[in-house]
Amino acid sequence: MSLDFLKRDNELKNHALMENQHLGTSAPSVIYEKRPVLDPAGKPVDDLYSAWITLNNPAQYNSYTTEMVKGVIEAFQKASSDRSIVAAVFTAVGEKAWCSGGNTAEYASYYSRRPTEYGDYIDLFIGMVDGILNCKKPVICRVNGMRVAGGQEIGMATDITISSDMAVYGQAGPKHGSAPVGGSTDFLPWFLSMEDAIYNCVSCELWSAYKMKYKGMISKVLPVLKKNGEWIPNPKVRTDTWAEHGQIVYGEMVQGAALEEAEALIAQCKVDFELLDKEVNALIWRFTNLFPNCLMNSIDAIRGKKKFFWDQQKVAQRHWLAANMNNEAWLGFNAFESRKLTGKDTVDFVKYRQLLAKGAQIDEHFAEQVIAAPR
Ligand SMILES: CC(C)(COP(=O)(O)OP(=O)(O)OC[C@H]1O[C@@H](n2cnc3c(N)ncnc32)[C@H](O)[C@@H]1OP(=O)(O)O)[C@@H](O)C(=O)NCCC(=O)NCCSC(=O)C1=CCCCC1=O
Repeated sequence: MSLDFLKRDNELKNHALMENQHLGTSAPSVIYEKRPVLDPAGKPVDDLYSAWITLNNPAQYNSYTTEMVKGVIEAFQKASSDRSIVAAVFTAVGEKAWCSGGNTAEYASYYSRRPTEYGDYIDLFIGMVDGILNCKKPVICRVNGMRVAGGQEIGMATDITISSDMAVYGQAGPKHGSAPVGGSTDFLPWFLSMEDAIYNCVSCELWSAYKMKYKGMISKVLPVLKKNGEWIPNPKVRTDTWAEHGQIVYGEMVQGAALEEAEALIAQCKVDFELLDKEVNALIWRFTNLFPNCLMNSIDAIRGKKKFFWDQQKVAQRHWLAANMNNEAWLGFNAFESRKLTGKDTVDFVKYRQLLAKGAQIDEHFAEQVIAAPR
């Protein structure tokens, strides 16, 4: 039986919400590019692309400004709704940082003591994490440098991480005035053991990519340093042996004279992301050769476990984060941002606790006592 009598509309619809409203090319911005899928011989495949979403604020370690948060939301919606995109690659400009979280300059000078404004900002931040978790393309985190604080939160919202071996991972909030409740407290216990999740979350220690690989948080670690044409594993990290004196040393940072030697060696090397990009392209090619709907349903089914705790917590935490802008965030981010004037990048924690122990009122006088004065 012919179905010719059923009306069909065959004009393709555009499901993108925005047309490059929050995207750009000059820093600070989020860059959006479509790059052809490459076959294993490196030949571009017709009509199929990956979406490269690049945080572009290298001078501030690719921290995201308010406008950049909007850019990430726009970029992931665009990648999600573009039928020619196979996968999204979330990366950043430069070789130092992938992302160091929220922009502390904005936090200190604008959002502190404006909790309602920060609440509106966190609504956008939540939109950014949800945008990554809801993208209907696999999201690869191509980590070109440190992934810290809110950077770690949005990084863990992605599906698979491929990392430079110069990258380090961790949190900064408890030191500078925030709690990593923009995803890390929800995601870390899935990636690490509960013990490691808590330790990594609150210690503000930065762990090497090699350590995070063996802990199971990331998929691949590739060297990026090249000396005289030879690849050199990050010399700041122990990769020569697994254990010494009964302790695991693999993935730990070298110290003292060994650190000085490592820094001297790094100064003689060039940074080259060739191996990192080969791995990213190989992963995109693997995705290309899978059924797209089976692939996305599999990924979404696993994402659901990450979303479970994130969705339960995000609204309540939005209100706490907003209120905290009148409190520890006000003190901590201002201490960090004035460090060049004062010589100290954190509050005086002992004094802070002593004042709390006396039941002191949090006011300007309190702040004067815990934030170092300009030298
Ligand atoms: C550990 C650091 C990320 C890196 O330390 P180091 O390697 O010693 O480099 P620095 O000299 O400190 O930094 C180089 C320059 O980059 C600027 N920078 C770094 N991070 C930021 C940032 N997040 N915002 C703005 N600018 C940044 C730094 O000022 C230097 O500039 P200069 O002009 O002096 O060359 C260390 O930098 C660090 O700890 N940074 C702060 C990290 C942080 O606190 N991030 C925010 C945490 S809170 C957050 O992200 C949240 C997200 C949403 C939910 C709630 C929330 O709290």
